[in-house]
Amino acid sequence: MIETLDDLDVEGTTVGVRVDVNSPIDDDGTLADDARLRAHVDTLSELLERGGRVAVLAHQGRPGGDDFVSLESHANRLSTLLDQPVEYVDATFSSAARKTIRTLSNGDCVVLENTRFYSEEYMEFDPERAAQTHLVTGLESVLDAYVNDAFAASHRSQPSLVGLPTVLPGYAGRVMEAELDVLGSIEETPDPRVYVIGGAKVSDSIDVAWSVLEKGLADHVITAGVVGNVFLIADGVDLGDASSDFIYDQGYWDEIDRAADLLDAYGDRIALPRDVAVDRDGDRYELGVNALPPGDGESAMDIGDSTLEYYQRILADAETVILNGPAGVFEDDRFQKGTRRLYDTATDSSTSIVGGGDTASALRKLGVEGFSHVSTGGGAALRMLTAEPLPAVTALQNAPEQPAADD
Ligand SMILES: Nc1ncnc2c1ncn2[C@@H]1O[C@H](COP(=O)(O)OP(=O)(O)O)[C@@H](O)[C@H]1O
Ligand SMILES: O=C(OP(=O)(O)O)[C@H](O)COP(=O)(O)O
Repeated sequence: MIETLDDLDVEGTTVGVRVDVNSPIDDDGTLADDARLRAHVDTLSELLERGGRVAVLAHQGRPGGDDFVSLESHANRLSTLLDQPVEYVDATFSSAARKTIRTLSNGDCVVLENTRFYSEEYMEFDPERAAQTHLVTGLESVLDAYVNDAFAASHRSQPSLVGLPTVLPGYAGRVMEAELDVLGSIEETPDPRVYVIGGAKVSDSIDVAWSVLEKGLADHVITAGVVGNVFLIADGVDLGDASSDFIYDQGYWDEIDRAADLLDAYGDRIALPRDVAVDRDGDRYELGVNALPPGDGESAMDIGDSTLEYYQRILADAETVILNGPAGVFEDDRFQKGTRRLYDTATDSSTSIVGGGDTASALRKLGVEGFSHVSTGGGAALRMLTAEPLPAVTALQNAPEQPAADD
């Protein structure tokens, strides 16, 4: 049983709130898209209005990446969204961070520095070991409670996600609560149920396909994006060197065998692209799979019209559609048609559930609206769809209780 904000005695309590605001970053190192921040406003404003003293914990990017930046611009943006001053401190658990947290008054909010600036936060630990890391031992003494609203990171066993709820009373924030409600009850959604798996997380997507086909949850699995390309190669289609090299470079070559096994076992329920779009002389050019391989250097960047018609026929009979991953390289205007049309069709189903950070940003960019639920998580949502436990959710379930006020 997970406790929520309804179970937390907030007034005067110093709460560490783990959010997921991992976002696209501009060339000048500042926040480029505030969608993930906006998602957490309900949780944070509720805690602040109820008299909590809030210390926000989050990561941004991965070590070595261009988006591995400080959370200062996130804090500035949060101040606008919450319509109140939000302090930022360039420390996460040092004495400077602890001092700032100790001086918070009821209704005050501080954003601590990017948790991944500290190497332990980019490692995976079991909860007991995570509880002994510097981040957790540093913050434990200045926090009374822990709220996890970072559903999108909850497939990670990192200290701020599994260590803090091992030593502090833990609660799900409003984002986490809504995600667990929807994604935890997929089995109760109406049949026929169709899964659309696109994007570039090939291994995770094949895991999901195995799981939902094996359990009889999926009447059909529709493939697109890099995932669709891997299935085409597994089916014996020659996609050409450019697409094959891309799959190899991303480390997904071994997935072709797994995709082939899946086709052997459940091929009648797996739909593959019938044509692909490539960049030919700067324009979008569609080729049926029988006309492949494409020309030298041409890569399959989107699904084509005949695939769209085929997939739209499958979707027309679906009562529930669960989608993750763009159908093509939506960042390029020439290759966004597959994503726009496929996702638009899915909104006609009575239940349509979408997961994925890039997917959500593609839908915003393309102006596709009307889903029953748009998850904040990509990898986390995929993992949940396989009914695998999420380590950060398990840690919340096992968290100690908040001591009574007079203890
Ligand atoms: N055919 C393709 N070739 C190369 N990249 C692709 C293709 N189709 C989709 N993508 C890329 O997949 C990425 C998003 O995939 P992914 O990270 O799995 O999505 P999400 O974050 O929603 O889970 C996008 O950057 C998009 O350009
Ligand atoms: O953006 C995230 O996940 P997503 O790309 O699956 O949506 C989370 O912040 C997790 O980040 P990570 O995959 O660097 O651990």
